[in-house]
Amino acid sequence: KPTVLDSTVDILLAHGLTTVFGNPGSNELPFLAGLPKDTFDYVLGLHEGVVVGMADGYSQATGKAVLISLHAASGTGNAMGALTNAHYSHSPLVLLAGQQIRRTVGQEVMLSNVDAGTLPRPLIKYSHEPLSASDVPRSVSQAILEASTNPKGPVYLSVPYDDWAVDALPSDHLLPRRTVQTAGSLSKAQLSDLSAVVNRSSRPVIVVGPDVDAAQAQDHIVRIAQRLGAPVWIAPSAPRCPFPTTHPHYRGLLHPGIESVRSKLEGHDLVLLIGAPGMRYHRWEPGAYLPDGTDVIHLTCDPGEATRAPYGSAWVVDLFDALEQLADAIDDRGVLLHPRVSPSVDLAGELTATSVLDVLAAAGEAVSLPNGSRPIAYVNECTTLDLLFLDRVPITRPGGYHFPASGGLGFGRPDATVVAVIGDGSSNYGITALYTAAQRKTRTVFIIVNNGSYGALRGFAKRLNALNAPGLDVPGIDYVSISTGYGVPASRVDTVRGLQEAYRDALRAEGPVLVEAVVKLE
Ligand SMILES: Cc1ncc(Cn2c(C)c(CCOP(=O)(O)OP(=O)(O)O)sc2=O)c(N)n1
Repeated sequence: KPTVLDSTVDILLAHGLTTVFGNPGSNELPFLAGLPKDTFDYVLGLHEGVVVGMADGYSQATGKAVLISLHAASGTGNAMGALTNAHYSHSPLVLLAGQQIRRTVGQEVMLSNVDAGTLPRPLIKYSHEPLSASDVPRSVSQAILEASTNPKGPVYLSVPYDDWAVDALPSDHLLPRRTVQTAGSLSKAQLSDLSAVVNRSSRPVIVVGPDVDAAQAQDHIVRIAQRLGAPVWIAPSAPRCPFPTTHPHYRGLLHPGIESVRSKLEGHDLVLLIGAPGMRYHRWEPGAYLPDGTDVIHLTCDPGEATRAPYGSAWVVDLFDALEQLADAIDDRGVLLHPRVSPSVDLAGELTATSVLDVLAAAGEAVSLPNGSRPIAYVNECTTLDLLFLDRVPITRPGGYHFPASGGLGFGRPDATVVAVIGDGSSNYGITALYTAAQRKTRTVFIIVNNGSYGALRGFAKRLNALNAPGLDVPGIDYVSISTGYGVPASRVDTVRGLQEAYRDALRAEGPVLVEAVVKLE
């Protein structure tokens, strides 16, 4: 007789959730053992932060919901850090945590996930432990559909491991073909109101956020920018690159402070803020949010982003459809802007974090191979470079850039090479990702930018007059030995020339390579 596990497998197959990122415990074994080996691919991560980081990357690279198998409360706790990224990246992750035998959880036996549905909140859209084994398949279906429905986001299900063997309900066969569609175009009236406001503006400016990249709507932004003759900035704290940085209207990444943003909006009477969770400020710069007389139109896929922003009029839309409608509806002012002045490049000087970016830029956005070329997808988790990366390294394609990634792996696609630029400090949060890279022979170039310090925190310590704070430096770590220990070949460089040669060779490798770039703290 079919079981709860059989019904669950049918639902996972129907939605294409056949790649499972996980780290197992005893509670998960009956589920994992029941997945057909010929259709399910289990990607082992050695720490749940890396498991969720890889799954987040895979979800952003494929645009699909991704299944994650975690161990009870301890696995969920380890995953919470990476969930803060996935939550704000609207990544449709389906976290399935194994629970102890249903009737023993109340007495809190070993490996009980007590009050499981509460544990991952608030970083989860939907979190549940079914009240009976028979409701597990329907809950799995709800979890997948909830994760994949705008605004997409992580969901969490805790399932006692004795549930899987329980008989399935006759009605379970109705679940695999369930779908949920959301329609988010602008109505005729909304489009008329919105385009009237835009056409009335004298000097509009566009600020684009990560969901434009997730919706692959860059071309619509380019059309809107060119029809308006408007400059384009990337919204602060950018986890993706939503606009081609080589386009003449591109002006750079807005720095994450109130005054830093306001000063760039000076002289513009209308801000079109698109596909971003508002302006995600980071460093505290008290002052006026906007220049006097400047209005904000905010287009977002997420009602929460629309309601919590501190200013502007918001429309909750399907970004791709709404931007296409808007690009067709607004007047064409026929004004093309001149490109911004690109920053000067110095590859003759000593190796610094900034010159690491210049080496990447000089090598180009694709790997040239004898039979063609292979695109590069950048993953940046080097916090002293987060304000510079999108100004110095050309990104022209959707899905070309991601920040911050805990595992730095899943962002790969079969046709691309992932170049992960990771600070020495940051690398220690997800260093076990190297093991999965080696085991899966991923095409990943890890560049550890080793300044021996939590450089970004030193910067904050200066601003906050807290330079005497402890824990600002991480000297004395040998990343080459760690890397080879996990099975990833590695080398150390401390000159620009050395990095150029190591990077060139790494790009052509068919498996993962780590380059430790020893740089001077800037
Ligand atoms: C999980 C986690 N822990 C701690 C921090 C705090 N933190 C830390 C520890 C930073 C320093 C990272 O140092 P790095 O060596 O990776 O890069 P830089 O030297 O370029 O800043 S930046 C920052 O916000 C964090 N953001 N996330």
